[in-house]
Amino acid sequence: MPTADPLSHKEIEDRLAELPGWQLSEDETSLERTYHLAHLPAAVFVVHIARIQDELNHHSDLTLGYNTVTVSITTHSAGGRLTAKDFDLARRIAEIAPGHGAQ
Ligand SMILES: C[C@H](O)[C@H](O)[C@H]1CNC2=NC(N)=NC(=O)C2=N1
Repeated sequence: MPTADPLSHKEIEDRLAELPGWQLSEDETSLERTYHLAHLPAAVFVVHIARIQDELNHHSDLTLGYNTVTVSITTHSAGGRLTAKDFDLARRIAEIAPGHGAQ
């Protein structure tokens, strides 16, 4: 399994600028966002995200709260660092979020 290449700090910052609402974890190893929506729509949103993740073969940690979905993305095969795959997944999630009423 080829290891994805970790991104440089500048590459991360450049990509993050194109993902409003997303942020880095404290240690800059994960890309994170918490969406707000009602509980059942949040569960439906999680299932849609899971389908995209299987399509990309790249998976986040998802937390379903009372009225939130928290997404945390890192690349395990890069030793828990950020790679282009993380931002590809975040962009796909950001694309579907409005259709789910997720803010
Ligand atoms: C075998 C399978 O292709 C790998 O385990 C994939 C699955 N999903 C993954 N998701 C993430 N976030 N990082 C990975 O390195 C990864 N690897």
